[in-house]
Amino acid sequence: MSVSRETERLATYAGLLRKWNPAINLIAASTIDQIEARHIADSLHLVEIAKNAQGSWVDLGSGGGLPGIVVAIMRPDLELSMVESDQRKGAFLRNAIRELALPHAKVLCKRIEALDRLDAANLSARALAPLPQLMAYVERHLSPSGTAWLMKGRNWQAEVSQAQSDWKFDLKTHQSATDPDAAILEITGLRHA
Ligand SMILES: C[S@@+](CC[C@H](N)C(=O)[O-])C[C@H]1O[C@@H](n2cnc3c(N)ncnc32)[C@H](O)[C@@H]1O
Repeated sequence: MSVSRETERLATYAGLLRKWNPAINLIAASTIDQIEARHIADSLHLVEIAKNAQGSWVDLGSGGGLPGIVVAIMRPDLELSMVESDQRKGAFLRNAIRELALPHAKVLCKRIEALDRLDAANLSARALAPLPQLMAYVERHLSPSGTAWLMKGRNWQAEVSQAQSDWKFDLKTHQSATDPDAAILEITGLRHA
């Protein structure tokens, strides 16, 4: 796919978020002016960090599709599943997949804890849950040889310390492109402590 086609799809997606946010509350209303500079930029940074990803990708708690829809636009070669339990957000995501013509993306409109194990090669989550809880979700749905890409806010170091009480894992951190105090955590080898 040409770069211009990706850019066009990202702009269409930003338009869908702006159109539907007042009705469905996909992102915080106070950040509506930061769709490109923050929400989409964060997701594009993840795509860049994870450029060697192959195979399946599961985005947990996708909400309005961040980072899931952006990953699907930039990496149409991946089999991408977005898990989102809210029916209205799920409907928004299905509509976005259709309008953006993303044939390898789908929505699983169920609770993360209720889904059969997905055995994903890659797993992402942004603004979903504190790390100790997130680790249980990762352990359920990530392949033992897979990589989790967790987009965490300013409290990430304390969350890592808390998670280390119950879990062992290999961690590589990437400073956020949009907030120097936030980070993308690249996690492999997750197992109970
Ligand atoms: C704060 S939003 C973040 C959405 C998006 N990742 C973003 O960064 O804008 C968290 C989303 O996760 C969904 N969610 C929370 N717990 C869930 C669960 N146990 N199973 C499935 N979805 C869940 C919520 O419905 C919500 O849309």
